[in-house]
Order: sequence, then C-alpha cells, then structure tokens
Amino acid sequence: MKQYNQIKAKHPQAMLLFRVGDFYETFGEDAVKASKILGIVLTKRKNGSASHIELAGFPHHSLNTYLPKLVRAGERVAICDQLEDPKTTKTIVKRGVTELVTPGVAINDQVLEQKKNNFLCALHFDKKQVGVAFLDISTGEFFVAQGNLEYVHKLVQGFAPSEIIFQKNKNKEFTEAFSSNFYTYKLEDWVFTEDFALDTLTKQFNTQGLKGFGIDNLTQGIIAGGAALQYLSVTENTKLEHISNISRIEEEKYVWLDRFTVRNLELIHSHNENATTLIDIIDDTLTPMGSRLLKRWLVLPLKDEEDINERLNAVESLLLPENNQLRFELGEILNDIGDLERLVSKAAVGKINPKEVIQLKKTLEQIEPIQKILKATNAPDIIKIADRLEACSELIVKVNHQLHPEPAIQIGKGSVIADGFNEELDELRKIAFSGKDYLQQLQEREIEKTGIPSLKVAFNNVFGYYLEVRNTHKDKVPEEWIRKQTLVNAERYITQELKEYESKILGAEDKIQVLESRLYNDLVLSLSKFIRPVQRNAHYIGQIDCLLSFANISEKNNYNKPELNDGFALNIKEGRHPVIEKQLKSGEEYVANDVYLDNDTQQIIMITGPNMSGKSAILRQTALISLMAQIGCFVPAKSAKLGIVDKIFTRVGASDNISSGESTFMVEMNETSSILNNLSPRSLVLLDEIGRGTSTYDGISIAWAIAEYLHENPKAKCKTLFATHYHELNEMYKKFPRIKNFNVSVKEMGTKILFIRKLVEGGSEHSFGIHVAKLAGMPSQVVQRATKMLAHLEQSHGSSDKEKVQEAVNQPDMQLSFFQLDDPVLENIKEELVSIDIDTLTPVEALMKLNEIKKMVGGN
Ligand SMILES: Nc1ncnc2c1ncn2[C@@H]1O[C@H](COP(=O)(O)OP(=O)(O)OP(=O)(O)O)[C@@H](O)[C@H]1O
Repeated sequence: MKQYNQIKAKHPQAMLLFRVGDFYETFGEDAVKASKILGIVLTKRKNGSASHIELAGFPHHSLNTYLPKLVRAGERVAICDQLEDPKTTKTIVKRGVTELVTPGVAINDQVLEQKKNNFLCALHFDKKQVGVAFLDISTGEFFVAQGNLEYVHKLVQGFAPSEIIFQKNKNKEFTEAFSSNFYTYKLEDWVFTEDFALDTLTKQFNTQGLKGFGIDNLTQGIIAGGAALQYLSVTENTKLEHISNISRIEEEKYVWLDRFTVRNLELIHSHNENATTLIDIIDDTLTPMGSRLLKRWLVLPLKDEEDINERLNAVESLLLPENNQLRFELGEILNDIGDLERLVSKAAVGKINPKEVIQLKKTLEQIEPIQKILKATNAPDIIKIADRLEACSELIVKVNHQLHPEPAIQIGKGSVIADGFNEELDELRKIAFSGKDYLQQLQEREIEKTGIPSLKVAFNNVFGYYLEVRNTHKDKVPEEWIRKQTLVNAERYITQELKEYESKILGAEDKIQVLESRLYNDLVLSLSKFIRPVQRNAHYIGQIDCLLSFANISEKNNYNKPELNDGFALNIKEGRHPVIEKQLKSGEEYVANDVYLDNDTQQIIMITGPNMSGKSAILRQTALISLMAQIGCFVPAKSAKLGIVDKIFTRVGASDNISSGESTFMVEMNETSSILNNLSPRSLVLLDEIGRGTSTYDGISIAWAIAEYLHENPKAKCKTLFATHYHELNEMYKKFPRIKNFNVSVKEMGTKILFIRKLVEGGSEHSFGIHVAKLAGMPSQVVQRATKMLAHLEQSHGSSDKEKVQEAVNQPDMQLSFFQLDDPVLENIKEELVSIDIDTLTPVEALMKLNEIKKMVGGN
C-alpha cells in the first residue's frame, strides 16, 4: 500500500490500475468508481492498523475488455505494471505506470477506431496567435501550426481530435471559442512555456534545435507541441521512439476552408449523425493508413497546380483500360495488409505481440510486389511513389530468422522464437519437448555400454531421475555410478549425466519462458531502427491507397477528370451533387446543372427559386466539385474547367450554436462577417439565404449590401453563388454588371408545382413558400389563411411593411377564429351550431355557414 500510495500521488487525477499478481486492482475512490462503471464487485480490505480501504479488481487478461469501458466513461486511466519478474525478486516487486490512457492518448486497439486518427490536440492561447499541436500516439504523427483563432478553429474542426489540452488559466478563451463537445484536460501553466517546450522536443528528437523540422519560427505552435509531448510523458519506462518527427501544417499550401465550411459542406461530419457525408462517398480505401490520410486530404485541399495534377494524373493512369488488371491486383494486396503505422508504434512502446510482428513483416514483404505493380503502370506520378517505398529487407530477414513463422500470441503460450536461432533455446526445447525420447536413448545407450538388460530409467520425488538395476546384474554397475537406494531385489543409482539432464529438464520450461521473453524483447528493441522507414512506407502506401480509392469511386460513380488552371473562371458542365445523387430513390434521376462563374463577366450569380427546388444543392455541389478537384479526385460533372481557388467560404443553413448563447441571426452575421473580412479574388463564396433570420426589409438590405460589397470591393471581387428568396435582389443586375440572375425552374400545374431542378437564366416571380407549408402537412386553416394573406399583401398599396400588413388584416375576411363551445358569445347561436352536421356539408356550404355564423356573432 505504501508503494501504491507513492505511485497514486504522482497521478492524482487518473484512475490507477495497480497490477498485483494476476489482477489489476483499484483502491479507495478509484475502486468505487471502477466497480460502478464496470459492474465489478467492491470489497474492503484492511489498510494499515486502523482503517479499511475499498478494493475492486479484475484479471489482468481482461484489461482489453475493461479499459475501453473506463475510457469511454470519461476516466483517465494509468496502468501500473510490475517492472520486474516477481519470481526473481526477493523484496517488493518494482512497479511503475507504463501507459496512460485517455480519449486522446491510446495505443490499445480496443480503445481506438481503426480507420480514424486519434489525435490529442494541445492549444496555446497567446494574445494574438494561437498555437496548436496534433499528436497521434498510435501512429506517431505530430503536426503543429499557429495562426489566428479562426484558423486554429478550422484546423481543430478538420482534425477532429479526441481530446484537447490547454492551460489552466485559459478556460475562458477555450470555452468562448470551442464547443463543449470536446473532452478536455487542463495543464499547469509552466507546461506552456517556450523553454520547456524546446527542451522537451529536442530531447524527444535527440537534436540540438528544431531547425531541421521547419518549425523554428512557430513559437506558439512549438509551445503547444511541447505541452502535447509532456502530456504523454507521464508514463514511466516507455520510450516514444515512434514520435520521431514533427511537421508544420503549411497553411499556404492548402485551401482555406473556414470552419463553417468543413461542417456546412458535410465533408466528414454532419449535424445529423446518420447523414451521409462526402467522405462516405469518396472513401473506398482498403488500408487504415489510406483511410486516415484521406480524411486529412479532404480538409486540406491543395493549391499548387502541379501537386494537384500529380494526383489527378495518377488517378487517370490507374483508370486506363490497360491498367485494369493492375488496379485489381493492387487492391487485392492492399486489402490484406496490416496497419503499419499502428504496428510500428506498438513496437516502439514495446507493446507489440509476436503475431503482430509477423503481421508487420508480412506487410513489409508486400512492398516489393506493390512496387512492381506500380512500376508496371508506366505512369511517372505513380512510379515516383513506388521509388519512395523502402523494401525494409533487413527487418524481414531478421524477423524470419528470429521469430517462429506462426508464433503464439504471447510468451508462455507456445513457441515464439524460431528454431535454430539460439542454441541454448534449441537445447532447452529439445529437453522439454523430447524428454521421453532422450531418456529412452539414454537407457538404451547404458544397456549397451554396461550389458545390463534389466536397466531402467525412472523418476521419483525423493531424488529425481535414477537408474534401476536388478540385483542379479549389480556386479556390472560401473564405478562412477552413485548408489542412492537399495531395494529388496534391486539397486537405484544416479549418474552425472542423468543429474545434469534432470536439472535441465525440470527448469526447461521456465527457462524457455525467460529466454524467449529476453530474445523477443531484444528483437522488439532492435526494430526501433526501422521505425522511420516503416512510417515512411505507411505514408506512401496510404497515398497509393487514396489514389486507388479515387480511381475506383470515379469509375463507379461516373466522375470525370477536372482541368485545373491558374485562371479565375469556373466552368462546370452537367455538375452533380456527389452525395445527393447517391441518395435518390430508384426511378429518380439527379438533374445535372451547368454553372459558370468568373471575375469579369459573371462574378455573382443570384439564384432565386421556390423552396425545395434545389438551390442549396447547386451551391454545395459547385463547392464540392471545386474541392474534390483540388484534393486530386475526379468530379461528378461531364466536364469541369476550374481556376484554382484559395479559399472556400460558405454561409449555408441554420447553425446549431444555440447552446453557445447566440441567436441564429447572430451566428449568421458572425459567419458572414468572417467571410467578408477574409476574401481574396481567388475565393469561392456560397451564400444561402443571407438575411433570412431577420425582418424582411432588414434582410433585404443586408443581403443587398453584401452582394454590392462583393461586386464593388476589388479585394473581395470573388466568385459567388447567392441563393435567396428576396426577389428584390433580382433588381441588382441592372446596376451591377457582373451580377446575373438565375433561377431553379419549376412548373406550376394547377395548384401543384413540379420541381424541374434546372438552373436557368432569369429571376423568378414568387416563392411558393406556402406550397411547401402544405407539403409539410400544415393544418389547412393555416395554409388557407396564409394564401389569402399573401394575395392581399401582393395587392396592397401601403408604403411600409407595417401598412401593408395593416391593410391586409383589415380585410373583412381576414380573421381566423377558434371558438370554444362554452364561450358566452356563442350562447345565442348554440342551437344553430349544434344543428350543423359538418360531415354532410360540402366545403363551399361549410364556408357559407361559417360566414353566416360570423355575422351572427358580429364578426368575432
Ligand atoms: N438537381 C437535383 N436533382 C435531383 N434532386 C435534387 C436536385 N437538387 C435537389 N434535389 C432534391 O431536392 C431537395 C431540396 O433541395 P435543396 O435543399 O437544394 O432546395 P432549396 O431550393 O435550397 O430549398 P430551400 O430554399 O427550402 O432551402 C434535396 O434534398 C434533394 O433531395
């Protein structure tokens, strides 16, 4: 308990799983919590002379079952293991924390999601700049960046960390900027200092400074990086050698997607958990490395034409008919390979099991066949990646030489080390596994040597193995034999050889365990020199996997190669929305649309059209096509010629920030002002129903002013799609030559409307909102009243909204009343009312009756 208390004191915030023999035990408050979360029995044991302490535990081999439950329940768990072999230790066995598991710090398969990175994010708030670090201990990836809050927010949205850490005294800054959905942890202020960070990072990477990593001018980022690393280093006895590199997220290389865009375009997440997102459509990757990389590509689209074309050309080559077979073969291999990043990370922290080492080796054995296939494509952009892959043959030879080809999952459960690798081990195995043969041979040899036919080898508990000779042959016993026992008609002897053998066989199994364990640990340690090459391979295999995925989904979904250039025009022919088109019911077909935008003639498209006609779909698909092109994927369009965009901004739909205390309209204005303040002529902007959150004239004025700003301000002169219900905005084109009116066409058929979903030139007359209300099943009184009200408003002559409404409601038929039968005003017409058999009346008769009644009650 003294040892426990010492260790617990170092990890006061964590639940300490304390290894005792075959159990992990928890004590005190930890035990109370653990027994509740895990449903395990809570007992008490004596603690010191007077008190008792609560105790709850589970068998060590159930760790994988219980640990994820604790972490998911929001616990930080410190695993305290025995660091010495209890069998060879005379005093209390040394113990230490070997792993800290929190949502953002886990290496354990049961806690991790295979296809997702598990990033820990550290934030350092400074006055102007925010530093951010993303560190995945399960893959060794480590990135830092810094910028204004907006930028960092966007990165956090895109990287979707499982846990965020920040300074204790920055709680206000954090809660003001970030949603409360993140699992967070606050660290002491001293962790967030530059000196400390530099020291921590240079120690980790074993370097003098950080120059080689290209991050040396990112002070805030470095501080965040140091904090992230410090957070992991609370574990004892584990080197994190796989965290061997740190890189800057080079913001100038990637398209700026503001944080609203990542969410609004539903790239990876959606407001609705079950909704399909873009990643669901374009991720056909076959390896975890590919899947994780694709998510990063998606939130960091490229800006450099050459980089983009490298990917696009690779996808195009994979799609050539002559490469079909190669594509298939590549898929077969990728489908079968292991998670290099996680395997090598486990090796680095010494938590890899023998089966996983074999899996690592088998995966590396596939490098050569992969290279062969890639080279056979004859595509320079693919061959380039093939050349970067490293065969790692030294590792393969090593593992083949040292490890059993089908090893047991852990030491002590069967063979782990290969036959022929270690003489002592071979000898021990021979003894342990072929003991009977050996004794038989020894017996035969001795019979031959001594000529005693009755000689037998046997065993008893008193003096172990012995040779037994019948009295009749006693005289033939060699001198060096030592007599141990005399029976009535036989004598028992031991020999030097037999005793040596005995000591070997009796301890053989124990010794095998110890020796295998030592040899295995040496092997795992020696793998550390391959960490970097394996990580590089993982990255390139991830790249290949993403490109193959792009090729496969492009073929499956009929996507085409976009053409990118450094101009400003966007010219999409027959574009489609990649997600909506996959969700149509059978028989429905997605209506493709052309969209043209540039900075000189058609900069702003004002799209009007009834609700539900497909305005938002056109906005979003335009942005998605641009974005897909810039991550190097083919696009859902017949053709797309696209000037490279540097930023994509969206102001679409209502936000869910209500929990943060802002009104919907406030959120809308916040998002829009952040757009207007960050524009460049290369940006693409989507504005959906700007201003609808306030009164009509307010809304129209704001929307008008924004469109005018985008048109007139040379800095903000960027391609814009503007969807609106305000027909008044259709007047803008007269004054602003680069604003063009379009509408999404519908056909009116009597009282119904038919959605054609074609984007055509020209404004539109009215909004059909009431139709949608009807479609949505509003009570008929509401629909009827709204229809009348609208008709009056449209005819009204009032000069202000207020006057118009006043005029309309003063019309004689403009009251919608609901009567209660006990209303005194109804007393004199009760009889009349009761006599009405509503079911027999036609609607017209019913209306007439109603008017009669209204007159009787004086219009009330
Ligand atoms: N081009 C299309 N082809 C087929 N179906 C489409 C198309 N565009 C949109 N739809 C379908 O119509 C639905 C409504 O589209 P969308 O949300 O774009 O309408 P909207 O005009 O923006 O409506 P609102 O003004 O009410 O927001 C979509 O969810 C989709 O199912």
